[in-house]
Amino acid sequence: MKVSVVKIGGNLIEDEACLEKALDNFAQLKGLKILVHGGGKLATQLAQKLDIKTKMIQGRRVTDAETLEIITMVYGGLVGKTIVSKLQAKECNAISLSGADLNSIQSVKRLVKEHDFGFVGDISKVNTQSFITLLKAQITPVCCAITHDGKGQLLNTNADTIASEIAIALSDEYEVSLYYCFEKKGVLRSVSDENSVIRDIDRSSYNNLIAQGIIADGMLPKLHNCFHALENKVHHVYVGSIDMLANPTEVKTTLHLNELN
Ligand SMILES: Nc1ncnc2c1ncn2[C@@H]1O[C@H](COP(=O)(O)OP(=O)(O)O)[C@@H](O)[C@H]1O
Ligand SMILES: CC(=O)N[C@@H](CCC(=O)OP(=O)(O)O)C(=O)O
Repeated sequence: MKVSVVKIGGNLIEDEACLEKALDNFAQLKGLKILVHGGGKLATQLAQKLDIKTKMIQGRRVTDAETLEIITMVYGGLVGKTIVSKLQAKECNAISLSGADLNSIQSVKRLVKEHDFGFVGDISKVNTQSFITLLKAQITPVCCAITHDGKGQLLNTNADTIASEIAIALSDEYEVSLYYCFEKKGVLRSVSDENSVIRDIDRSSYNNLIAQGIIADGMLPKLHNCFHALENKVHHVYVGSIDMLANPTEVKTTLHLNELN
């Protein structure tokens, strides 16, 4: 059996028309599916309104106690529930979850010498059974970027990582395709040129693109997660626009575990 794991990024979510189209395409996807959403931009906006400073290190949000409250309100509340209500309107029966719900994703607080990330979690266990139970009941899980440590503490976890770890966990049971949807048509050779999509990337071209500085910023953790997924039995991994969900021939980037010649 096949499962699609689809991640939609913060820039798409912030734009009402883009979100609507993304959810249209997602709702129309055939078969079993899981949606993972970010929302980093909206969290930054709310923090600004509340006069709370946002600090990012290596693309990760430094999450102090106040920031944890903000991300819980934004990811676990506003974004997740908005998405579910829109999916219900499209006849997709969905439920929004944090990692604490159904104990679906546990993590451990990140402790690194160099930086204090605060309440940021690295995933330790995806509870595959929680997802299988929902999928078998024809319920579509909608997952946000929040995990828990099993001792009562919520932790902030990058949404790209949540998507790849769910995809990996389900790969023991299903043939999984992982789609990273964002506001561009794929990995671009030049970020300012929408038509410069690199259609195929394997390990060696990935390393070259990093060395050349073409893969940078948010693309670094995204592509790291892509290869991590492929190395752990995820069947297909794509990076592209929401159009790739509706049209299999849409221009996008396909990631490859084996070297292309
Ligand atoms: N080679 C590249 N191709 C496409 N985008 C790139 C590239 N290098 C850097 N980027 C930047 O990465 C951003 C996407 O990363 P991020 O914001 O983390 O994604 P998401 O919206 O999925 O969370 C793009 O908006 C773009 O500005
Ligand atoms: C630890 C960490 O950085 N978590 C991310 C989770 C949200 C996310 O990944 O959202 P996008 O996909 O929209 O970027 C954050 O708070 O920004």
